[in-house]
Amino acid sequence: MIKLENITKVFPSKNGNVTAVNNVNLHVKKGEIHGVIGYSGAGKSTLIRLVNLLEKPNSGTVTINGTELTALSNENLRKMRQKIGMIFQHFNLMKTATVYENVATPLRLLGLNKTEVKERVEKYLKIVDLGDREDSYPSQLSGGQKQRVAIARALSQEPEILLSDEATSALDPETTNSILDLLLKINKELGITILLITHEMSVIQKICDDVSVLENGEIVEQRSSIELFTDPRHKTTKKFLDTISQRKLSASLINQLKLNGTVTSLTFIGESAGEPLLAQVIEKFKVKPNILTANIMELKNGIVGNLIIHLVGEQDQINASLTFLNDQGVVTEEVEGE
Ligand SMILES: Nc1ncnc2c1ncn2[C@@H]1O[C@H](COP(=O)(O)OP(=O)(O)OP(=O)(O)O)[C@@H](O)[C@H]1O
Repeated sequence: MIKLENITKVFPSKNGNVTAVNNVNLHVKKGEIHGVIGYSGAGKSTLIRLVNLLEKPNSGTVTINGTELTALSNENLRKMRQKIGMIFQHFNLMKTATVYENVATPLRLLGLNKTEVKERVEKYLKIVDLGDREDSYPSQLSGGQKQRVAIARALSQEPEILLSDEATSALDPETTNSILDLLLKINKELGITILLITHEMSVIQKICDDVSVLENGEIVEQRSSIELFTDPRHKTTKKFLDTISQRKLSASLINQLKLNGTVTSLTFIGESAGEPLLAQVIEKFKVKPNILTANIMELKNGIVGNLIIHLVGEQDQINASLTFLNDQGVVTEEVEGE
């Protein structure tokens, strides 16, 4: 549905050129929620603004539903942009207009008549649970409610794609959850494809099907969310995962345990897979596994379990048990004490 191919964006600055996005290839499938995660300055905002050409790339192509946006005239680009809604961290509402007017104004600019405008405003304010706040002003709303108005405004133009630029970053955890639930509902019930950028792994965990990890303007890992949580490959992905799991043990404890055996992280799909496998390991090999931490992560499309264990026994028995676990689909990784 969305295809970015070999996209590069360079900004000139006083201290020389800044390559904000460097030769990025991104593929967002129709109907999915795709998350781009990266630290501050990684190029996330630039990347998402390249999708609807709010930023023009220096090279590369942007294709949406088979139409190459980068090759369109300004007039045709304006039409294509109607298929792409966008929401922002700071909501971008008109402060002096009511909730109704915030949603209605862009619709009037699109040429809809009074009845059509009214129908759409009412329909989408109801979807975001603000049907009773038409006459309120933004200053009378909470942050979460303001974001709901912004979502209704984006949806009322009936887009096929919604771009979300850190939409929950200014919100507290509970409000974040309710907005993420709303994005899930929009994706499922209206079939809208969502591309979001975030610096929070919990956002990816809760609502994303696929993930791209962005660092220094480059995508360093792009996989399904389940794969990424089960078997992260890039060190930046692992750092992001550490922010949501309780799998951190102190270096001194790990070093002490390693004097006698190994400390290993086991990651597997499904919450109940861990313990039966450990029972089999005890039965088959002369090793003694002790569970140090256990962690269950609920993702949008499944559950990923993680155990950190201390394995005590002869080295060849430890190696054989790890090979056995790998063969059962468990991802094993030695935990370093640093
Ligand atoms: N208009 C601009 N002119 C010059 N440099 C820019 C411009 N926009 C972004 N940059 C630079 O491009 C790089 C990527 O910025 P971008 O805002 O895309 O990152 P980000 O991942 O969204 O960061 P944050 O999460 O802090 O918003 C940064 O080094 C930034 O300073």
